[in-house]
Amino acid sequence: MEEKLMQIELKQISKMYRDDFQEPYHALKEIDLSVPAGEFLAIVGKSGSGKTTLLHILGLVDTFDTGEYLFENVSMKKKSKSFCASYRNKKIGYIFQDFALVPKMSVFDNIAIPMYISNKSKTNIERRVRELSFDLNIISLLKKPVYQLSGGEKQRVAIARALTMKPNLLLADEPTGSLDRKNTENIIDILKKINREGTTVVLVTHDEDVASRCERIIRLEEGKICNI
Ligand SMILES: Nc1ncnc2c1ncn2[C@@H]1O[C@H](COP(=O)(O)OP(=O)(O)OP(=O)(O)O)[C@@H](O)[C@H]1O
Repeated sequence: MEEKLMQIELKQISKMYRDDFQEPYHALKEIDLSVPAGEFLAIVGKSGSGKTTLLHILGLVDTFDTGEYLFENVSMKKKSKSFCASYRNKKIGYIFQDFALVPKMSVFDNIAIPMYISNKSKTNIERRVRELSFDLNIISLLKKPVYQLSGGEKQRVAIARALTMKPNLLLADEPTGSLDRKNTENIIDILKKINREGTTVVLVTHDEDVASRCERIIRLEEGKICNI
């Protein structure tokens, strides 16, 4: 039988935050985590338990101190910032907790940013942005500047931008954080569809209902994974 590809393997990952004014803070402690390709995983835990820190490491947004991180069997240990940025742009879609959109730019340009960075052709960019905007029901917003959008609309733009490069892994930090029940259901349905189409999805959530709709749940407590 063919062995299933591991999207992510973390082995004994630890992370300390250090600055000049405070004692070092041990945010993640010897995390072991394997995520097979195609899984839909939720990370839950109290505020301050290390969820965003873990997602940042998975998304190559931040580094770790000790341990090993394999992404599709490739080691991510001690890679340069430029390697991480280019690898992330090709392979990983990241939906940030605060969306990280550019407020004065149009919805079209925000979605297209990863393709501009990769020097994709104008025709390809136009086709991909329209395709995603259709799926996410934001076609009518393409010319609007992002600052004029509602929270739910911004969320859908952030999802579209994370999907522009057809990533193998989609990471979402509180993707339903500021949304009402109806919009929350809508976003979960979108993420489930993306997952069914083959993308591995890892999301962080406070919402137990959202977590219960995922395939597997892991819980963080004071920087450690505790079994549930
Ligand atoms: N840059 C930093 N410098 C120092 N400490 C930090 C830094 N970022 C996070 N921390 C600390 O690390 C711990 C974990 O933070 P993290 O943001 O990962 O938690 P979280 O579980 O995502 O919390 P929340 O649910 O509130 O977003 C917290 O105690 C936080 O104060």
